Amino acid sequence: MSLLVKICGLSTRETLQAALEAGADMVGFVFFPPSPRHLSLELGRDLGRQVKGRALKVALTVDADDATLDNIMDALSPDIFQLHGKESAARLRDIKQRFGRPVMKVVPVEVAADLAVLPGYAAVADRILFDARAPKDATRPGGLGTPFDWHLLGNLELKLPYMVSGGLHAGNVAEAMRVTRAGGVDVSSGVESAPGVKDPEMIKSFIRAARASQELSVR
Ligand SMILES: O=C(O)c1ccccc1NCC(=O)[C@H](O)[C@H](O)COP(=O)(O)O
Repeated sequence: MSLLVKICGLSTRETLQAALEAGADMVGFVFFPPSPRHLSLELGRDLGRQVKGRALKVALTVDADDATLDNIMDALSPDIFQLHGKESAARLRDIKQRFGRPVMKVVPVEVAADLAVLPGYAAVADRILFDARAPKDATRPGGLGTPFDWHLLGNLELKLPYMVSGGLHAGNVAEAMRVTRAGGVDVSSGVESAPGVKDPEMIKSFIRAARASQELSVR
């Protein structure tokens, strides 16, 4: 199965174009006001139109209510909802039923015990994204540029497709893929020149490094 590469937190036409031209499989749009990557619904609508089916549109929310998700659905029509908050398995089921779109549940990882939530989510979610658990005083639950111990996923037996994120960049994505055996990788800070400022060359380098590592692993 080919590797999925997600570039998250895109917020300009230029950098979205760079991600699409570099071959990103998923483009992530953040709808979480405290984030430096937060999009208005109008900008989300505009960027969503630009994608034109060249990648999967991922709407990223944190414990959003139905009204918020309705507005995002109307503006972006995401291919996937990425749920990055404390959403329960029952909430995932509600969202899947309400919008008829796949959901990717984020599982924050710091210690092995964090994986205990997997069976509950795996029964409902379409995909899992493992991300570094944010510090207690963080202003947001993700997009912090810090990795977790990938070896915590070393013995993972998960039937669901999963991705790895948290502090990835062109220099460590191959190792993250080797250790976690993830079918996808996701990056935000590691392709930015400053918080929320995506860098086209860093995006290209990340995707090139991920694809090169995938080539090596299938030989
Ligand atoms: O990116 C954000 O600002 C953000 C805000 C609130 C919740 C999640 C957020 N990002 C989620 C992502 O999918 C990031 O790509 C993931 O956490 C990895 O981020 P990074 O460590 O910066 O590569």
